[in-house]
Amino acid sequence: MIMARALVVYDTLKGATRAIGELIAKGLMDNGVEADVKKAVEIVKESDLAGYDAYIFGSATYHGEMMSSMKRVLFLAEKVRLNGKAGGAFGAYGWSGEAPRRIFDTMYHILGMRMVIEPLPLKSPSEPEAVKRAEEYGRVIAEKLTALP
Ligand SMILES: Cc1cc2nc3c(=O)[nH]c(=O)nc-3n(C[C@H](O)[C@H](O)[C@H](O)COP(=O)(O)O)c2cc1C
Repeated sequence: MIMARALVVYDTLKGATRAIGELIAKGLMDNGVEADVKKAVEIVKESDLAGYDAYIFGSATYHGEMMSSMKRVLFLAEKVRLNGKAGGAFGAYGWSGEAPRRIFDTMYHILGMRMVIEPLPLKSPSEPEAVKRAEEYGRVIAEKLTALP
């Protein structure tokens, strides 16, 4: 059987959003989906985004916004045909946490993706409950990918 493939792309300043992305990837891999995890700066050309069944994008929230390299990834993604692909969005935050929802909305409205799960903003990603929720996020996406039509 060919395994489904997912790409997790994150941007972070202090590492919390990377930690969430890695936990989501673990949830995917534990449930039969191949997952690559990349920092937004590693995504430089259209082909870096090609060939996956699911895309999960994440950014920390700073000053009410997603970080600029995630904005750049979304502009790049507009040039790649991602419509109909499965999507999710996540990010660490302190109090308002706008970034995951903004990313999610852009993936839905501009990229035309099939957003299979609501965004995941997490406040303290090292706490056991948050770890569980992030892995669960990956598991749910894996189930959507491997479910029979
Ligand atoms: C200068 C500064 C501005 C911030 N602005 C926001 C904000 O507008 N809303 C929010 O929810 N959190 C805000 N935060 C908190 C960060 O989102 C939080 O620390 C998060 O865990 C950082 O994630 P990272 O480790 O992935 O960079 C801000 C933090 C700093 C240092």
